[in-house]
Amino acid sequence: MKVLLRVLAYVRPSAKWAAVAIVVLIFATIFDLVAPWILREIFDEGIKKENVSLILWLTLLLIGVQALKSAGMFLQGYSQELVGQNVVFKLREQMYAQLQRLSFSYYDKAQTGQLMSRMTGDIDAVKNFVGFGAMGLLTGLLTFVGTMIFMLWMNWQVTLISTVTIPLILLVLWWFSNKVGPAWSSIREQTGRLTTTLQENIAGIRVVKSFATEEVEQKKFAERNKQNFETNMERAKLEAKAFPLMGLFGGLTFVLMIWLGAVYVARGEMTLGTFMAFQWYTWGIIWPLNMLGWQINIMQQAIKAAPRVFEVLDTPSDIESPQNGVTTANMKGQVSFRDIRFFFNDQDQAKDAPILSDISFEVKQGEVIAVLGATGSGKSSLIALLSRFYDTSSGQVLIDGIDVREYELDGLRRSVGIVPQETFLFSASIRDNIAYGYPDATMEQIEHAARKAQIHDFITTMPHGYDTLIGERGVGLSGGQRQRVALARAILMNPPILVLDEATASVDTATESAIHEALLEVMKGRTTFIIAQRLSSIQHADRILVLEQGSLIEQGTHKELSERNGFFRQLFERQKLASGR
Ligand SMILES: Nc1ncnc2c1ncn2[C@@H]1O[C@H](COP(=O)(O)OP(=O)(O)OP(=O)(O)O)[C@@H](O)[C@H]1O
Repeated sequence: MKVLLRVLAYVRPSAKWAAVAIVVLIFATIFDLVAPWILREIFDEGIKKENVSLILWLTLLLIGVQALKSAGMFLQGYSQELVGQNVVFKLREQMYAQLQRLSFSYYDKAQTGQLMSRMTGDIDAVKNFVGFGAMGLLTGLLTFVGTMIFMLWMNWQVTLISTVTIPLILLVLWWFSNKVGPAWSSIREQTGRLTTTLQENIAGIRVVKSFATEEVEQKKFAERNKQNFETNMERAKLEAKAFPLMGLFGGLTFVLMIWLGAVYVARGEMTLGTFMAFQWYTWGIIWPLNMLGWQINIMQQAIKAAPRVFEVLDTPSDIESPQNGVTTANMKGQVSFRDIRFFFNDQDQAKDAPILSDISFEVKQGEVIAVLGATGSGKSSLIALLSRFYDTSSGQVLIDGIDVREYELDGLRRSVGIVPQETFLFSASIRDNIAYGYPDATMEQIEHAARKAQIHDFITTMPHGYDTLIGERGVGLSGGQRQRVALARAILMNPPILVLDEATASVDTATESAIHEALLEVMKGRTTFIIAQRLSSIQHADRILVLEQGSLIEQGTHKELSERNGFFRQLFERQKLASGR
């Protein structure tokens, strides 16, 4: 119930339209109640007293009532859809904003397919209730109560006896509501899993094809599809049991009314007009109850779908911009890591080993620092702390002597230009991809950045130059080309701090040395971190930090470290041997 109240709070901004729908609905219900009464008058006053002109007038009145009702239905349909769509709009807007706000820790665990299904199917289920479902419930309730009042007023004995089956209908409804709720809960969850399977399959289709695991994937999908099918069939069985039973009891009400009414008419205790009106009114009792089955269905679906949406909306973001955060306009790029200890959110700090422990070092403005270490030693995690992708568990990261948690978050992230290991490009033109972080950049600035990243010449050979559209995730470009577009993207931002995560990993040796030349120029005056496993990537570093299992085991210049018999020296020897030099 709490969930529904929260959903209804989203109606508040379109309260005017909701009020229009309700007012029209009340009038439409009144017209529905008046129509059988007119029929009674046609019989009792018109036909019985052979008053032809009254018959004509009452018939015209019936037409008028119907016409007004139809006009009202148009207005009601429009306003209730508008209310529903406004709720969808608001929920989608809030959920999208929340997805932008949530931190890396959330996305480390979240399943894309589940999020997509919440954003689409679950929000639609909520809309169906707000628009159609809730209004239907209200119409049904008003029609039922109004009809009962009219019938009781006309002949309470016939009304009470012919509606004895109503408690049975309500019993079936109660049973149905209890059973269909859990079914909808499973269906919504399974739809999310189905979307996840689909999304992962499409995103990983190249892996699937290269391992020829199409059949395995097909089976995995078929299993989930079958689960979904079976739960839907369980739900359909519930409907198949409940709805005909309700139809039967509803039909009994009608039959009882005909029988009793006919007896009362035969005995002269009921007029023929009232009898005819009762036939019409009985539907005003049966249909709201029958429709209640569907409306409960819609409501249960919304009750199970809405918490899936609210769960995302209520997830606190563990990384927020501070109020009145320090601006980064004059950031120089002097960096300090002090006594850093770091665990990921899903780790148990009491049992698990920290990802980073006891790390302290200072970096002067403009210094080029290489972070070296075996795979999994914590290089990327260390650098992620700089942009507050994660916050330290203890210790401090400072830029220009100020804790990164005190900076305004957007500014901080724009001040750290990152060229990641795996570049994500959007399906847009190359120009837009380069200008992603700085959409107002001039063509000149974009070209300048592309030249520095050694990608300009290649771009000019493409059919539409900078306007060439690239596919999803950069399909159409090679790994090295994608990386250079990412490099241009970072250069364009002109950040005081630059992070190159194996930035030359997927380029050939000739391009690598060309990029290194370019990088020398780019790195001038900027504090640069180069995350590397290869020694060739770090030849221009002023200082090298060596990480092992999350600890800083060595640091010094290339020369200093070569002279020590540590990890660096071993790596140096090994790579020298491997390159045959
Ligand atoms: N979200 C996470 N939750 C828990 N542990 C994680 C998470 N992400 C990474 N790790 C672990 O943290 C450790 C450090 O990972 P990190 O990516 O920083 O290493 P790296 O040195 O950059 O490796 P590589 O050179 O292979 O990129 C690894 O052991 C990894 O398994």
